[in-house]
Amino acid sequence: MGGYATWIKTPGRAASAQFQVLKPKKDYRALYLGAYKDIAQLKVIAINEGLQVVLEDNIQFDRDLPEFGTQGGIHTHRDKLTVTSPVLMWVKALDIILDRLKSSGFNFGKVRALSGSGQQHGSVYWKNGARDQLRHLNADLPLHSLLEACFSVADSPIWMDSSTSAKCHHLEEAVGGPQELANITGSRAYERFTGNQIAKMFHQKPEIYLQTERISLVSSFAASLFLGDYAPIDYSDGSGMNLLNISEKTWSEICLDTCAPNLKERLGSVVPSNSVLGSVSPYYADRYGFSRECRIVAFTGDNPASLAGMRLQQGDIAVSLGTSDTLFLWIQDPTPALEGHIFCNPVQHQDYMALLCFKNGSLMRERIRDECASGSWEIFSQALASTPPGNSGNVGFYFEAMEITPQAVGVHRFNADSRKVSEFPKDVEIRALVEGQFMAKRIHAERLGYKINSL
Ligand SMILES: Nc1ncnc2c1ncn2[C@@H]1O[C@H](COP(=O)(O)OP(=O)(O)O)[C@@H](O)[C@H]1O
Ligand SMILES: O=C(CO)[C@@H](O)[C@H](O)COP(=O)(O)O
Repeated sequence: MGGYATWIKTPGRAASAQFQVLKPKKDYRALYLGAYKDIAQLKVIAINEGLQVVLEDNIQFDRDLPEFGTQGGIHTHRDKLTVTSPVLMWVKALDIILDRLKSSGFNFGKVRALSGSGQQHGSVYWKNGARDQLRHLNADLPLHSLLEACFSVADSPIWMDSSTSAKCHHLEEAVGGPQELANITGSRAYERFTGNQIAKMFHQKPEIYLQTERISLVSSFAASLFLGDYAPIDYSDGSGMNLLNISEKTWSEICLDTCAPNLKERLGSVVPSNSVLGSVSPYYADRYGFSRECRIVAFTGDNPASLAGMRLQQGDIAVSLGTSDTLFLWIQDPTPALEGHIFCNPVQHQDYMALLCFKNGSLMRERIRDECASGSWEIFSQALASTPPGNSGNVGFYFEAMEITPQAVGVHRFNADSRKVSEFPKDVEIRALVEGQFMAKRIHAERLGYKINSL
């Protein structure tokens, strides 16, 4: 495959931009609003008809919502495997950001359409009766107080969770092995994939599962808040669940039945990622002045949204640097393998996207930056520039957390004689990290058959 590499800087943890309004009060003919939520922040962007960004703002969960006590937007539990985020923190972040835009004079009435994206795989559990509450929101009150009692699980499992190994094994066995599961759903069983998370929840807390009427992904959850009703899951983000038959675009009965009983009714329907779901809830019209005509377009996962936003075409490869690093490309003929993922394509739903996810992305880089470059990216970059490409033969693998691609953990350094060493000088350490991370991306992509030409 030819093509070029595209570098995306996903809106990530390091972003410390303060409230920044470019020209929110100018009389635009039409505006389009996008919301993005990763593990550490909620970000809102408005664009005009010419696709120019007219406004950008973000809520950093740790900084702006300290009452939830998260670190990087998450809670890592004592077993070090379970990782969750408080669902009400996400709702409160939306209240704050919309209130702030309103105070700044942003004209919500001009917003014709709204869509968004969210970290993939995370799940939200709506309690019995929540739909009724969502459909009848009182515009005098903030969303977080209205929805306080609407979740059967207060702490949503997110993509960094790796506590479901047993459930993964069980699912692969049930369908005839890991390759068979990959053939159906695009991926062998992964611990963070939502079906395995739901299976764990059902087996550990069946009574909570019974109290749950709907399970949303983070993306469809956010869409539901704007829609004032349960939003369907889109094909592309739905592919990160080990539950969707990606060629038929329907839930796989065997996967559903293996994970939990009556799961189909709790997941609702699946739709193409560019579906218009309906109009914004009257709550937003009354509280913020949205037009009742404002359309809500299905939300999707952050990686599918990056593929769409970068306007990738056949032959292009994108590397996204975030909490996780991902590498992805647009493909037409998928060959699901035991490593990596195939998702339905968010733009052309008959096509696909292939994705590799590397868990030790920015957190690892930030750790080495703090240890070797006094916490400064500038010093980090200077050190990188001061060492030669190839690092004089010194190589390192840096997996602070159990890596996804490949399954490995620990920091491993080798000198020019291929001998294992326990440390490197600081500048060598920085280059070993950067080269190691990017070599891994190339090697794993090539192993899957992607041909990357020299740039
Ligand atoms: N000088 C640098 N050298 C290497 N990686 C960097 C450097 N600066 C930022 N990064 C990485 O790039 C990604 C995005 O960084 P950042 O500038 O904070 O953008 P954003 O605001 O979109 O998060 C992060 O994963 C971070 O680890
Ligand atoms: O698990 C994956 C992809 O499969 C992650 O890429 C998540 O989609 C979220 O990543 P961040 O935006 O938090 O890095």
